[in-house]
Amino acid sequence: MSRFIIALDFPDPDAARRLVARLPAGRCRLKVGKELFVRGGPGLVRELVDGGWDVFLDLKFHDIPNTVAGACRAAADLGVWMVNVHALGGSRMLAAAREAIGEGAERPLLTAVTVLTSHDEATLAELGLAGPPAAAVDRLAGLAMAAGLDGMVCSAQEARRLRAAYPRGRLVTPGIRPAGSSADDQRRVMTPAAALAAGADDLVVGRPVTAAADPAAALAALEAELA
Ligand SMILES: O=C(O)c1cc(=O)[nH]c(=O)n1[C@@H]1O[C@H](COP(=O)(O)O)[C@@H](O)[C@H]1O
Repeated sequence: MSRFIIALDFPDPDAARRLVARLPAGRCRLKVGKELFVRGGPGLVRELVDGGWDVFLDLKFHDIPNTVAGACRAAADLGVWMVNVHALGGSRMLAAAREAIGEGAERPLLTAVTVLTSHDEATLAELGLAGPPAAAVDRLAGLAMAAGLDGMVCSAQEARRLRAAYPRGRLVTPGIRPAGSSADDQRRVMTPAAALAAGADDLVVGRPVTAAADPAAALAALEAELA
């Protein structure tokens, strides 16, 4: 299966459907995030799952343990391939999420966002998280893995260290950019080849594919960077 997860960050479900129709099945997975979920709802997620797509439901749950557990159960009922929470919710919330996902063979993978790729040291300091992002990432990854989660959402810049510390943790890395392209609002970015070399499992790509005139060609160009 492909390493690429295409982020469907669209304000309009029909625009997302049009993009999906132009993507080659089997060469990528799909990510439904907050914007599209609030617009398109669980019906759209079910539609994509029923269409045979592996869907990463990226709602980054972060609330009290009971509420997050209920949300994770609801995500599992949708048949998604992966769902995520914020590790900043803490160890009790992470354990509740993991328990809610269950043990079935068809259960979704559960990953935890460590430190968003849009943060840098200055914006973390504003939150009272002093020090380099890597230190916060390590702490939060430790909580996620101790709670039995499948892996982490992290910047590819942190993948090498996390791969060494957690050989079996799945590393999902957004902030992937083709060589020489714009970082947009991301701060901690990497090319697909560098991310894989660092140990990433899944490469989340949004605008470089979704905003391209020819999304399938943009995906093919990313694949070619890995060849
Ligand atoms: O959980 C995520 O997917 C995520 C975590 C993170 O730290 N940074 C991050 O960019 N993302 C998501 O990854 C996607 C990146 O999109 P592009 O910047 O357009 O490639 C967006 O849908 C973000 O919501």
